[in-house]
Amino acid sequence: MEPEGERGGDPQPDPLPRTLPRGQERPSPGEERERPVEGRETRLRVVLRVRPLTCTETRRGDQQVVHSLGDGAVHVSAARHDATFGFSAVFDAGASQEAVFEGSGMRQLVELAMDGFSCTVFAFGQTGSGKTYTLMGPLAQSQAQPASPALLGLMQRSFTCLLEQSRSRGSDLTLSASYLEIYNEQVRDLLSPGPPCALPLRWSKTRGFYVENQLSVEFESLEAIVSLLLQGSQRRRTSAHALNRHSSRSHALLTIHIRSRAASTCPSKQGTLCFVDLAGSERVKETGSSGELSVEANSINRSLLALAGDTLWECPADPHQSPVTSFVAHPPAGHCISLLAKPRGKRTHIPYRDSKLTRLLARSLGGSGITLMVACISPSSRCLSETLSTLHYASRARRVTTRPLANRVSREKLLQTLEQEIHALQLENLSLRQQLCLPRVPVRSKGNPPKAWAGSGDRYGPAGQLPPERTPAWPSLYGLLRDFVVENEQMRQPPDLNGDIPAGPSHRATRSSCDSQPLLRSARSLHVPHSHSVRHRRPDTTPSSVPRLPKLSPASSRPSCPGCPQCCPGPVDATMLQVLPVPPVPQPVPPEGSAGLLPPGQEDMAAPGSHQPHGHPQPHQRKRSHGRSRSLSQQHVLHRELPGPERVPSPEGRVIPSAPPWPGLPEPRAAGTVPLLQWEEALDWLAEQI
Ligand SMILES: Nc1ncnc2c1ncn2[C@@H]1O[C@H](COP(=O)(O)OP(=O)(O)OP(=O)(O)O)[C@@H](O)[C@H]1O
Repeated sequence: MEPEGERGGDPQPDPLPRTLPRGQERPSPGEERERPVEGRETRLRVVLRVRPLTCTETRRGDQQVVHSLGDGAVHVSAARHDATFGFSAVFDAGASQEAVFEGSGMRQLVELAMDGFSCTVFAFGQTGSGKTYTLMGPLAQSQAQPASPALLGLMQRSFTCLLEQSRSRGSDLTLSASYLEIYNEQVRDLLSPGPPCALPLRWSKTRGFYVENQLSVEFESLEAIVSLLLQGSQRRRTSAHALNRHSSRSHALLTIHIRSRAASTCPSKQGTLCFVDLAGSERVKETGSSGELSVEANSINRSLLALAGDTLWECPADPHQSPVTSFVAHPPAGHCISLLAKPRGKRTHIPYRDSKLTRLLARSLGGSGITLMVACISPSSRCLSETLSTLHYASRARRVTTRPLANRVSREKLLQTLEQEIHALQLENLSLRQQLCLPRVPVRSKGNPPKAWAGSGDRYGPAGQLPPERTPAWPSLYGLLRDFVVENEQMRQPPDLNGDIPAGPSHRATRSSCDSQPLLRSARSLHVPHSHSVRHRRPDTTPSSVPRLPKLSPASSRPSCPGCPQCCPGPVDATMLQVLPVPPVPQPVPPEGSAGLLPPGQEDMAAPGSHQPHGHPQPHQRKRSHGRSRSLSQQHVLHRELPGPERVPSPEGRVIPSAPPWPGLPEPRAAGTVPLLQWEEALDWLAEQI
């Protein structure tokens, strides 16, 4: 039996254990049922699901080597292996989908997410062990007909529970979903239209790791979110191999963002519920993978290795080497679960940065989230070593603890973030002006006296004081923010032939123009299921504390854009820009970071290296890295030209970005005509923007 410390190599034959080994004891029933308390160390809840033998396994005469002993214990018995493991709950082959939902604590997790916690459920196990089935049921695998309600997985049941709870609590919640996959170490948005494109993974002190430019879609009904799930799942990479005809070749993360819409509730709670369907670990000899499949298997195994630190999965030391025969003898440096399972005092640095998967799961595993892990195994004797590996890993995961903290955004925090935002924009404005040889004139709205923004020091009134409620400080700040956004955006526009817009470096025009074309094309092809009341919201954004000017590479260095004849077809673009309706691109959405403020303990996480994705980045992806103001406005790339005395005259047909829309107003307004908002409205708007 596995000792407390970690070990390498295959599982050793164990003498029949009379009791559960140390570290595998189940918590007391009381502890099991206990609702996690904010700030108190809470164990990961780990449940086990054993799928039935498949027809092939039965036909082949495979033996069933896994037996549930009841009361959360499971026994594995085979010729040379005999071991018992304990979990919070064990669901054997006969367990229904409903039983798994009710017995796993999923309902409680949904409620906690509604209370503002970051909750994660992730399915883990060998390929073909039933992870996707447990999370989604057979729905995602048969697109033609919806599955019978009895077969719906944890996800659909959680959606129902969430919507029911939301109605019964009478709380005014905004629900939105984002869905991404990690395929061959690239993060890709499963809800964005167009071909899959790698998104950058970034880190900020307040939010930890997050995916930039991820699309988030609002939904209000079960049909809408199920439709999104289906759409995303259909875009996910799957392939057939010897052990599974629909094997997921990527890790998929579907996140539901739950925000309180009630303006009066401040601080407002912002919870998330994240479903992680990990790709299955696999031995390529058994799956028969070769070529692309083996490259995928290699990538999957490496990221699982970084997550679990187990030694049983195949994984070459050299990522470019074929994984067919090689094994890693010892866990690599990255093995987060193993390290997290150690007592807090003995923990060393947790190498979350070893893979994109561990970065995205950092909060759930070692931070302030609440996590449920569903370990899935096959009962077949043929899968014994993988089954034991999963069981050891799952047992180890039960020692991992987090300190749950609800995400609250206070009024002070909103103001502080707004101030930082404006400051960053101002710096960027100055920098852009300098680059374009323009005078150092600060932007100013008609309705906003300059004293509304004094940079550091005197901010909104007397130093260090927040504006009293119902004062016009919010609109002033908003106007200022919008001015900067619009002006900075305009300064980044390519110069037109008449030189109406100040000309910057010549290559910028090409780049910028190039950037907009794929976005426009994808905007046109965007399929939005109108019937299901979904609303695309703007991609995830985060302020960069130090705004940067666009880093422009020579056009020739861009992949798939040689000389730009296709990307920049000239006059046709202008026509296209004009005829495009306003809403085809994703509508504004508050950044997911609003639900992602890290607790102080998490903030000292090592800042990530800058990992630029491979492949051809999306236009907005490139733009995003240029600073916050870009991100704020990119959602409005297709908006009409803004009126306003202070706007730089825009050339015909050129896209003029607008500032974020004023709440409640369908059209963008001139920066100089900022209306006064009620405190609640402004707060609500700011929460959305931040
Ligand atoms: N509890 C179960 N009851 C009935 N069938 C199941 C169960 N679990 C899994 N299956 C079936 O087993 C097969 C493999 O399941 P699934 O695709 O969910 O595995 P997976 O772990 O997600 O695999 P991969 O990692 O390769 O994506 C599917 O045909 C699925 O319908």
